[in-house]
Amino acid sequence: MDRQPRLVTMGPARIASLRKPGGAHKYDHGHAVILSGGAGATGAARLAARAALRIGAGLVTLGVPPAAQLEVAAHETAVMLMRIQDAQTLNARLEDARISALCLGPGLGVDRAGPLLARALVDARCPLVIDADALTAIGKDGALMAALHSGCLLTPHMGEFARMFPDIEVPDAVTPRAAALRRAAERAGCTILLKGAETLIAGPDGTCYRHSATGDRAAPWLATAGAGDVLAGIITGLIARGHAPIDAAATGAWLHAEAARLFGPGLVAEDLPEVLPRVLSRLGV
Ligand SMILES: NC(=O)C1=CN([C@@H]2O[C@H](COP(=O)(O)OP(=O)(O)OC[C@H]3O[C@@H](n4cnc5c(N)ncnc54)[C@H](O)[C@@H]3O)[C@@H](O)[C@H]2O)[C@@H](O)CC1
Ligand SMILES: Nc1ncnc2c1ncn2[C@@H]1O[C@H](COP(=O)(O)OP(=O)(O)O)[C@@H](O)[C@H]1O
Repeated sequence: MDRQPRLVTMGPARIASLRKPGGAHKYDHGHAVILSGGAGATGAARLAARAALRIGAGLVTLGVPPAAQLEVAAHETAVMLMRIQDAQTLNARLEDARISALCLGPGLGVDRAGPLLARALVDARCPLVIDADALTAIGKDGALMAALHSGCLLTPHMGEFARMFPDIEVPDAVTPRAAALRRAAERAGCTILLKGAETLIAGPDGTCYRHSATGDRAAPWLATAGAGDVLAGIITGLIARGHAPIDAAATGAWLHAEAARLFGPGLVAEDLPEVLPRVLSRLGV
């Protein structure tokens, strides 16, 4: 196997994968569900939901605890809501086979994330995008790590990675960093996207991609609160549309950085979903 990670580029096949064929209806483009934190902590999941909708998921639903329902409803219009109080309610909701991607972690709170993730790992029939507090929960609970499977995609920043894999050192240089990430993905049995200006993505089979937001593709304004929540939403939306987790991760990393570059200085996280339509139209999607 080639030990150098493949550079993510936006070629014709990737662009074609973003088009919506005429004649399809919303369920043909998938249903993404994103679990929200409680009252006062719904922003991260709302950012992810907006991004999933903008990237073309046919339906996006936020799973909210009842106490946060009004807060979320006051902000969202096209995004739908469902009450998800706890792991038991999640279990019942996941019986809907039309749910095609589930995202857990942004703003969820580590205590809420643990039991919800444990349930989703067993009951969800769709791929899982596991981010933020759900990653921290994995770092605290070996049983969650052991329950990860090939339908999972982990999207840690460096701090979250270190919590999950404290014994795996992450070197600065890309090639040894890719080797470290491959070891982690093999151990976890799932795909991992390690965020940063150099984003690396490794599958459990050793496949590895690199997305560079450096040089003439630098996107320094992505270093802003909530940018990672938006990335999780873009990737969840793409998976909901039918992209394989590793392809969704690679395409999502490219689109996320491109949106930041197109917006430019002054970017805040909520700008990213709103600039996606321009990114898509410039690609000819
Ligand atoms: N608008 C919102 O509602 C936002 C909510 N957020 C949520 O806030 C919660 C905490 O997320 P955070 O990522 O801030 O905190 P974490 O709980 O992951 O901890 C942050 C700590 O991790 C360490 N760290 C090491 N490398 C890092 C890196 N590359 N990036 C960031 N931290 C690194 C730092 O020491 C830092 O103090 C999550 O649920 C997240 O989704 C944030 O995403 C910010 C925006
Ligand atoms: N200097 C940078 N250049 C390019 N991309 C960056 C830079 N800093 C952060 N990013 C990107 O922004 C996102 C930040 O995500 P994360 O650290 O999870 O923040 P948050 O938890 O606030 O959403 C990641 O996708 C990361 O790759």
